[in-house]
Parts: sequence; C-alpha cells; structure tokens
Amino acid sequence: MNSQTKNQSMFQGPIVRQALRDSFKKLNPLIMMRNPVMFVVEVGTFITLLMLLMPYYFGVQDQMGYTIAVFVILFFTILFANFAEALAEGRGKAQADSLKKTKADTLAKRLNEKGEIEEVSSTELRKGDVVVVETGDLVPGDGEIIEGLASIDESAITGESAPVIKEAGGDFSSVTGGTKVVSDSIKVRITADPGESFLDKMISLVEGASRQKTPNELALNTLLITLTLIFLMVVVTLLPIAGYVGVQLQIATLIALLVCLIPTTIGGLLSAIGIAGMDRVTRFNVLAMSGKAVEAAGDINTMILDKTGTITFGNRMAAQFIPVGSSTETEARGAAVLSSLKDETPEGRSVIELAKSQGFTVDPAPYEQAEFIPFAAETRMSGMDVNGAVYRKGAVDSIQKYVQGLGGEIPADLKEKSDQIAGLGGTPLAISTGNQIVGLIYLKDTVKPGMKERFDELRKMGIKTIMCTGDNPLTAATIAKEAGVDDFIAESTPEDKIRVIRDEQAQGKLVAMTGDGTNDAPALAQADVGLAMNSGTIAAKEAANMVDLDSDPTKIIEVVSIGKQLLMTRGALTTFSIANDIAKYFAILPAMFTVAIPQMEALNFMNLNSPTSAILSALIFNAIIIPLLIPLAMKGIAYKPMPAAALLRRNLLIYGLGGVIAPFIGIKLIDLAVGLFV
Ligand SMILES: Nc1ncnc2c1ncn2[C@@H]1O[C@H](COP(=O)(O)OP(=O)(O)OP(=O)(O)O)[C@@H](O)[C@H]1O
Ligand SMILES: [K+]
Ligand SMILES: [Mg+2]
Repeated sequence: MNSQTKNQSMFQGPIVRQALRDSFKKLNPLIMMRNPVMFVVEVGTFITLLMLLMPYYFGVQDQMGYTIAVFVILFFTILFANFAEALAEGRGKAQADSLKKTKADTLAKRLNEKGEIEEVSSTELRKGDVVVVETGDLVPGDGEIIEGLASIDESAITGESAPVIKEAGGDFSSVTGGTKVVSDSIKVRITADPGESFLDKMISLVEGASRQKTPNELALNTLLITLTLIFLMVVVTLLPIAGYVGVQLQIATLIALLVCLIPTTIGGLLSAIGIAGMDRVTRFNVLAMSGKAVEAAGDINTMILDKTGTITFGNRMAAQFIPVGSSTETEARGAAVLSSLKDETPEGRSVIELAKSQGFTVDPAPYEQAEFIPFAAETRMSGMDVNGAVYRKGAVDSIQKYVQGLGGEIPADLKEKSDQIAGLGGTPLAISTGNQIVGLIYLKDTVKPGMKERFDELRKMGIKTIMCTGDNPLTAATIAKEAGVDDFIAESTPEDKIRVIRDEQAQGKLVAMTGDGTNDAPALAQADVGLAMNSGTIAAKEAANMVDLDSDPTKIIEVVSIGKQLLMTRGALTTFSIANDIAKYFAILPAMFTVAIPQMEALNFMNLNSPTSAILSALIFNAIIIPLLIPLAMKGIAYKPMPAAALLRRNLLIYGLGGVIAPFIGIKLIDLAVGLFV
C-alpha cells in the first residue's frame, strides 16, 4: 500500500461521490438479491411504485400523498444500505487503482538457452524463466533470486521507503514484481505466470473482487432471512384479523409495517461491517486472503512463532571461530570455510566473509568436482565431500550424532563453549573434519526491538505464545527470555511445528502461526491463521492466509484486535437492530388499529400526532438509523482486552437496551417534526 492511499479517510470527497453513484447501480435486483432483507424492501418499494402508477387499480387514488411518502422513504432506505456497502468498498477500490498503476508493463531481460539476454515484455514471462535484473530496473515478475544479492526498494508494495537486502539461498530470496533494484544485479527465476502474481492477488484482495461471505456471515444471514419470513407471515395474517375487527388495512401501511419489523438495520450494514474489517487489516499493511482468516484471528488462543527471521532479524552472521579439543583456531577456520564453500545460505556465506576479514581465503578451483551437501532443515547440517575428506557444519547435537556415527569422540570442552555462545542468544554451529569436531562457529542474531512489550499485550488478550525453533535448547531459552514468549520448543523439525499446532487444535484451540521459511510452510498451512513475513520465501507466503508486508510477527496483535472488533461490531449491531424492530412494532401497531378500536388509544403512550404520522415516523427512523450507524459499522466498536463474559454483558446492555429505547425517542422526535407538515 503506498502511504497516500493508506491514510485515505472513508469520507473523502471522491470516495463519497463514487459511493453515491454506486448506490444507484446496486439497485439492480440481481445484485440486490444477494441481500435478502434489503431485497424484500426493494420489492415493497416496487409495489408502492405500481400503486402510484395505477392508483385506480389499487384503489388508492385518495391516499396519493401518503403512498408517495411511503415510496420515497422506502427508496431511501435501500439507497442508504447500498451507500454503506459502496462506501466500505470505496477505499479498497481506490487502493486497487493505485496498485494497478504499479503493474505497468516493464521490459524484462530474459536469458535464453545460450545464456544471452533478450528483451521481452514482462507479460511474456512464464514460470521457470530466468531474468537478469540490474540497478535501476523494475523486477519484472515474482521470483526467487538464484544468483547474487541486491538492495531492493519495495515501497510500491509495502509503502516502506528503506530498501531491503535480498539474496540467493535462505529465507530472504523472494522478490516481488513491481519492486525496484536500487543497487547490484541479480538473477531471478520467475515463479508466477501472468495474472497470478502477488500484485494481482493484492489488487483483487483490496478491490474485494474475491470476497466471499464468511461462515459467521452466512449463519447470521440465515437468521436474518428466517426473521424476515416470520415477520412476512405476521404481517400477512394481520389482514384477516383486521378484516375480522372491521379495519380496512392499506397495502402501503402493511408494507411499512413489514419493513419496520424486518432487520433492515443489520441487513443494510452487514456487508459494510465485513468489508470495513478487511480494510482495517489492510491499513495495518497486512494482506488477509479471506475474511474467514480475520474472524478466526479474533478467536485465537495460541500463537506459534519461529525464531530466526520472525522474532530475531534473521541475518544470522558468523562472528567468531572457536577451536575445541586439541584443534587450533586456524584448523577450525579452515574446516569451517571448506564446509561452507558451496553453502549458498546467508549463514554459509557469512562464514566465508568472516574468514576473509581475518585474512584467510581459499581458492575454489581444486574443489570444482567436490560433492556439496546442502543445508536441510531435517538434517540441520551442510558441508562438502572431497577426495575422501568430509567437512560438515551444523547444529551441535546433529554434528555430535554424526561424528559418533563415524566412531569419533566428543571433545570435552565442546559443551561448555557451545553453551557460552547459546547463553548469549547466539547459534553455535559445530564444525567437523572426518569424525573429529574441530571447532564452533558463533552465529550472531538480534531480537527485533519492542518484542517484549508486544508479547505482554498478547498475554493480556489471553493468547499464549510458543516459539518453535530448529535451534538448540539453550539459545532458544535465551532468546525466549529476551523476547518474552510464554514457552518454547527447541530442536524442532518442520514436522514438530505441525505437531504442536495439531496438538493445540485437538484441545479445541484456534492457533495462529507466524513464520518466514520454506520449512514453516506446512505449519503455516495447518494453522487457523497463518501469517507469513513478506521478507520470507514464496512457499511460506503461498501457504499462509495472511502476509505481513512489514514482516513484523507481532502484527498479529492488530489483526486479533480487528478480528475481535469485527465479531463484536456485528454482534452489537445485530442486537441493536432486532431490539429496534421490536420497539417499532409497538409504535406502529396501536396507530394502525386506533381508527377502528378507540381503546387502542391507550397503547398510544407515545402520544403521537396521528396514525399516519406514527407510521411515517417509524419508517423514517428505520431508514435514517442506517446512515447514522455507518461510522460505527466502519470503525468498529472499540475493543479493550477484557474477559469475554464481561464484554458480552457490556454490549448487551448498551446495544440491547439502547436498541429498545432509541426508537421511542427517535420516533417521537420525528413525529414532532412531521406534525409540523401533516
Ligand atoms: N547453513 C547452515 N549450515 C549448517 N547448519 C545450519 C545452517 N543454517 C542453520 N543451521 C542449523 O540448523 C538449525 C535449524 O535452522 P533453521 O533455519 O531451519 O531453523 P528453523 O527451524 O527455521 O528455526 P528458526 O528459524 O526459528 O531458527 C539452526 O539452528 C542451525 O543450528
Ligand atoms: K427494520
Ligand atoms: Mg526459520
């Protein structure tokens, strides 16, 4: 989101004007049918229109003024509901427009089979193509860096102007189409066909094009339809009852009564509440793939985080070579470099760089034929086999098992020295040559600032945080303490992460997971809410149902608040709407019958001007309550962390009781105003 669109208020001129136009477009019955409550109002409006066009046929020629009034108020009721929805959609549409400008065609430098560059339009790129992107170029499509390192300006997507470093191998290798390389040059393998890019997805998300009703919304809709049918029957059965007591009920009055009784307030605002909730999430720079994910976030009990790149910055760098046993530092360094010679991960490259800074370089030529053992999350090791010699580096426990398997001994000082590194929150990597452990690499990483306060906030919301890391228990404990998570699981494989999530889910808990690596992808998919870091790999982003463009794992706090707010707002306005309708019933019914049954006057405790004025006032109140509640529907009712029961009690009191009282006051005031004209 770029920053101008992000800050747009919902009541900005162009958005309001567009929403007004859209309110009329949405009158189309085919669109209207998606909202059954408002569709009933539209049918009622249409019937009153017919009565106006053919008054003699309906026998209403002497009540034209009254019929016109009912028609106009009904018409505005629909427009107001349409306006609420159009306004909620407005900012997303504006955002989509500005993103579409980013999507302009760019020239791509594609490599052909001979390895020559040919210039093609970015729209011709397909999955698997390899392109070269140089300083000043726009990245022509989503992809993974396969060679090189570059700093990239991602502001077109994230709104953040500071460039980020992306490099081949590891968890920071994905690039997004539309971002700009500001220094160096990279080779990128394209991972998305045209029309399926991240930007395309983002556009259709903010535009609401792929918006689907959530299970909660569907359930509420069923309730609203049921209520509508019940009241339709109530109103229809009034006809014979009225006939029995000798009252001639007018069709316009019956329609007015029906519209007042059915839940038009929530029916008119329901989709606006959902859209506005999604929009609030987007404004926090989080892309939610579905409204369902946002609502699930509102009910989260447990949150699983990975350590490196999520809680820490993730640019783990080798800081020191430490010999163990009888080895020297030179031996340790030498073995570390050989084990990293072909390790393209940031950790591997940082080993080479550290050695270089210490004046030690290796000519790679003799190792052209060597067998490279790439790092894998399962083995937690990497290395190289050459001429019968084996060099490995990896998690201390993995290397220990590995050399023991080869009949090697564990140096006595290994534990003490690796614990020292872990005690500082660093990651110790053991280095081995053959079946001998020769030293340790100290990988340094830093906890992102402000984590502790943010995790405190999550605790107040009643959410338990668990850090799941592939790292050793001591490093994990140190980082867990520094970051302030509730619990941690060390030495976990990708399967362990899924198992933790499944265990929590089996206890009936809703689980959120944040992560950035390809090894996090299965867990991100398993979680109810999967929040991937935008800095992370493509696999992680595809598996997740949310992406944080700022790569801040604690953003889940905002998403949880918004989810809770969304659920609360919907509940509160439903309560208000139904309470409201009941109150209107008592305003209208006495008015309808006082003409024939004077005793009914006793029920007219509101002392309204006339039956006509009573009905019109109720109908006007019913209409204007919709625009009056638009700001509340859009902003959501305030959420303060407190127990669910207290929250429910508070909302029932405010919105239930308020819903009963408000119509009496509102209708009385409108009746006074109407009395001036009628
Ligand atoms: N390039 C590498 N070569 C050898 N071993 C590595 C390399 N990178 C990491 N390791 C070791 O493997 C362990 C697991 O690393 P990985 O990045 O997969 O962790 P993870 O499960 O994603 O957890 P987190 O990201 O929270 O650290 C690391 O703690 C480290 O000991
Ligand atoms: K109503
Ligand atoms: Mg990781």
